[in-house]
Amino acid sequence: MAYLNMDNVSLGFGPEGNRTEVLRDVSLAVEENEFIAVVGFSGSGKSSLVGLLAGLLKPDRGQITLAGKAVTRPGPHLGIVFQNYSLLPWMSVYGNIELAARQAFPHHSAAERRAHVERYIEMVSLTPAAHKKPRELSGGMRQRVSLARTLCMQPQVLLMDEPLSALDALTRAKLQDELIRIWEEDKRTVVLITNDVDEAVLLADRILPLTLGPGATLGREFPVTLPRPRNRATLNTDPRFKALRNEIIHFMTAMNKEARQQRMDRSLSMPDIQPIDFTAA
Ligand SMILES: Nc1ncnc2c1ncn2[C@@H]1O[C@H](COP(=O)(O)OP(=O)(O)OP(=O)(O)O)[C@@H](O)[C@H]1O
Repeated sequence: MAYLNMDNVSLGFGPEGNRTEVLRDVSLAVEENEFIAVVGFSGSGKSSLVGLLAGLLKPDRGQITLAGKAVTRPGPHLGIVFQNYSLLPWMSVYGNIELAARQAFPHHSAAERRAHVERYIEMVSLTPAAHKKPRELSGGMRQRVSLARTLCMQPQVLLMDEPLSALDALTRAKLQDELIRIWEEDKRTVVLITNDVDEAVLLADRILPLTLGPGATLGREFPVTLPRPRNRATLNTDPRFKALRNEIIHFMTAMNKEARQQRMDRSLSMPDIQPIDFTAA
């Protein structure tokens, strides 16, 4: 069995009898220290998938396991970075990260804790801003604090739910480069959710497109065999990078078209009614 496993998982919302199945028979096997990316259109069920992996949502059917144990509730071994970093506004960068470190490692001495927190602040290149409050930081810096806060808990699995999508293109590119470096430095199992195919190809070992919902599922997968450590500048001109991103975009566009067609076919099925000819009477 893989390190992180989802076995035929389904999830719906709504009351019995009027339930919409958002995810249907999702199976996923992630090896230890593997970096996978799930790409999908808006509303397809990506956040629901993260909620399940994080133990925040309970599946209707199927099972999720981490290192052979069932995932039934959230905990520090499953770290999440969301799109909207919710930092404590009255605490500094250091304070926000220290709070998480204290929760994950309550037995650390004061000196151990300080060294631990400083290591993660350094990892996300925020040492000069360690004593600033969140309001004094840019969006990219806040997202770095959020990342350091999760990483410092040393989770077995890092779940990232569109962590960069609220950032402008340049900041986003800079943080993607940092994510490459951080993952090389502090290897762990990562599931990245994104709507950006380029980002997925740049960062992941494997890309799994989520089909359109309702009843979304993971279908065909795309391995990324581009050598690591990856460099954006070199990849941008690498024909393998371009070919893979085009293949995935093509696959997703075709999937989108097919789902739309199916929906239209369903909504256009008219009852077989013969018009009455009133003039004949
Ligand atoms: N708590 C809930 N109750 C009812 N429906 C929900 C709930 N959470 C999600 N949904 C529905 O499930 C579907 C998938 O939502 P989800 O947020 O997982 O998608 P997503 O791919 O992450 O979307 P986006 O990219 O726009 O954030 C949507 O139709 C949404 O309305």
